[in-house]
Amino acid sequence: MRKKQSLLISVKSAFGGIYYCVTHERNMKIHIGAGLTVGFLSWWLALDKYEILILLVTVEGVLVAEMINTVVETLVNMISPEFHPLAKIAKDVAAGAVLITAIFSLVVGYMLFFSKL
Ligand SMILES: Nc1ncnc2c1ncn2[C@@H]1O[C@H](COP(=O)(O)OP(=O)(O)OP(=O)(O)O)[C@@H](O)[C@H]1O
Repeated sequence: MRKKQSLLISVKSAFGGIYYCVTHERNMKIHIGAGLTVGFLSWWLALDKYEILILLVTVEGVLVAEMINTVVETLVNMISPEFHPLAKIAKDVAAGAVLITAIFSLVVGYMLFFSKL
């Protein structure tokens, strides 16, 4: 069994995982771009603390869903590089999870920003 790594190495590996997603996943770049735009709009429209809190949780949900989607895609590609109906279900469900968070984030954005623009 491998020796347990130090906390510092674990945190470094975790940042490496985030860096991988940001540099390799097109959708992650889109989500981050949308998150930065939302951050700018929040500052520009002077949203209150609770509105910003809702936006932070929403953006975080989309980013985490995208990262879990990347985990599923990577594992499926490793385990089942050839077409398999179960591999398709795994990838489609993971992509569906991201889609749900993206749709809800649009609703949240609409509710918070529309009346102020
Ligand atoms: N091994 C496989 N077996 C069956 N279907 C697959 C397999 N790999 C991919 N697919 C199908 O192709 C679709 C796209 O898969 P792909 O791995 O290209 O994801 P992707 O386009 O990179 O996704 P994303 O845009 O989220 O990064 C999947 O949603 C799934 O329906």
